[in-house]
Formats: sequence, C-alpha cells, structure tokens
Amino acid sequence: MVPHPLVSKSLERVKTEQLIKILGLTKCYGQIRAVDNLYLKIHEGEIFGLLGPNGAGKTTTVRMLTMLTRPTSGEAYIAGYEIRRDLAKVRQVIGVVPQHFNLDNELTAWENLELHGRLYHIPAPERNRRIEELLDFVELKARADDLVGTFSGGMKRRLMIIRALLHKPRVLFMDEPTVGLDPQARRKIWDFIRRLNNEGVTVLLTTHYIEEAEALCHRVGIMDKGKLIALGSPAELKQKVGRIVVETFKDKETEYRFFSSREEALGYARELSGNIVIRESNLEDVFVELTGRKVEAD
Ligand SMILES: Nc1ncnc2c1ncn2[C@@H]1O[C@H](COP(=O)(O)OP(=O)(O)OP(=O)(O)O)[C@@H](O)[C@H]1O
Repeated sequence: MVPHPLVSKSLERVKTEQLIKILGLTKCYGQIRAVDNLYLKIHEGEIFGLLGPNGAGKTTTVRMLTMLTRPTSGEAYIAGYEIRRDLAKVRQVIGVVPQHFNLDNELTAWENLELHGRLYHIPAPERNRRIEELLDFVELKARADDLVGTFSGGMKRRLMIIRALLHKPRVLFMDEPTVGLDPQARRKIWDFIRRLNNEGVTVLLTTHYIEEAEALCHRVGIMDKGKLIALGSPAELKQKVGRIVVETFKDKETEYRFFSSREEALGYARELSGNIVIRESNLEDVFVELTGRKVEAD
C-alpha cells in the first residue's frame, strides 16, 4: 500500500495501542484545582473529545499534554515519551492547534507555514513539497500567496491545522477547533478532521459544543470542575442515561424522564397530558443527569 503523505513513517511502523497515557495528572492554580487527578488512555487512531463547560479544565489538560504548562503532579506519556522528561521527543510526535488565533497576519499563508517548517528543521525540498500538499488538502492552494490578514475565520483555522501537521505528528491536539465559526465553516473543519484521522492521525480535541462531540468523536470524556465524570463512546454514554427522553412541560419547568426503548417511553407518555416531547437523548442530557447543569453556556 502506498503511504498517504499525511501519515508519518513512525505510524506505519508501529501501532501503539495506547498513544496517550495520563496517570493522575493534576494542575493547581492557588486554591483552584484546574485538573484534578486525571487518569485517561487514548488509543492510536481515535478522535477523542474532552467535553465540558467553560472552566472544566479541558484547556489546562491540553496545555499540560503539549508542554505549555507544567503539571503540579502526575505523569503523562505520549507515544511512550514522558511530557516532563522527554520534551524534544514529545514535540516531534505532537501537533498543536491552539484555541486562539496565532498566525502572523502580515505574512502570506505560505510564509506562515514556511516559518513553522524552519522551526522544525524540515529540509527545504521536503518542506516545500509538504506545504504544497497540505495547502491542497485544505483547499487553500489558490490563496498560498495572500496575506493571512485577508482570510476568513474558517480559512485561518484550516491554516492553523495544517501548520500543526507540517512535521507529520502522530497526534494532533486541537483546543476548541471550531469556536466562533459559522455552521458551514464548522462542518468543513469537521470534514478535514475526519479525513486526516482516516489517514492515521490520532486527534485529541476539546469542545463545549455537544453537537461537535457527537458528530466527530469516537470516544468522549466529560469533564467538570477538573474531574473526568464520564467516559465512553457517545452511544454508550447516551445508553447509560437512557436512549429515549420524554420531556414534559409543567409548572413552568421541563421534566425529563429517560427510557431504554421507544416503547417504554411511549407507554409512559400515554399516561401524560399536556405539552410532551419524545426524542433521542444527547450528550447534553448525559451531562445534565450527572451534574444538574448545562454544558453549553453560549
Ligand atoms: N493561568 C491560570 N491562572 C489561574 N487560573 C487558571 C489559569 N488557567 C486556568 N485557570 C482556571 O482553571 C480552571 C480550568 O480552566 P480551563 O481553561 O482549563 O477550562 P476549560 O474547560 O478549558 O474552559 P474554557 O473552555 O473556558 O477554556 C478555571 O477555573 C480557570 O479559571
């Protein structure tokens, strides 16, 4: 089989079962335990989503794994390298797409990528070939020589993604990859994430969009107040609370009842009167059931 240009050589060679191992990772800011004794294993080839409301500890987790902030305690391994000891090795196997825009507006798309390629000491011929390939991958080839300052939000996001892929990382960290984008641009980013995952890149993303976690992620870890409160595929998590929800609106409040089958839900709803909705459950329901609060604030 001809390897796809996005797949790194190391990926072809070995398939590590668990690409990321997080063992008791904790980060304190004064009295705040931003991440509190997190244990988590992420398999090679997964799209894994950390889901939770603002302040849950998702960004801090990614910042620790990408060595932007030091853990207060605990350990984490990426492709067998420890994040506090093997910095250079970890840097080679990870790609990072931060939440906030950090491209240079005064440079062209090509120049932004070239700068990054130089920082990673990618030799010029390979660098040029790869930049071209990646611009093509995210449909930005025609805009290669335009200043990034003229790009839309979605185009900038796409450029940030391929910049992070330039050195062929095995795992891509994306902090809120579609925050602030319109629905169309968001869906386009989802397609690129799926495509690069199909080519073998493992993805760890954070999101507070329920829909994003459900649409994209093979497994989801739900975080709240620094702790992992649920873990599984979206289908497994929904199954746990009950696949079907009956919503009844009474006394100015909506009451939710969960059932494992539509028949059971219908049986229950038949006895009710008034404004009733029967629908499939979603990850928001899982979160509300576990915490009594909502994930999405905006
Ligand atoms: N540099 C910092 N100094 C002090 N407190 C911080 C710092 N970074 C994060 N925190 C606190 O740690 C907690 C977790 O924040 P974090 O940004 O990781 O959450 P999050 O789930 O990523 O939310 P968001 O989507 O808003 O980024 C919050 O209470 C936050 O205020």
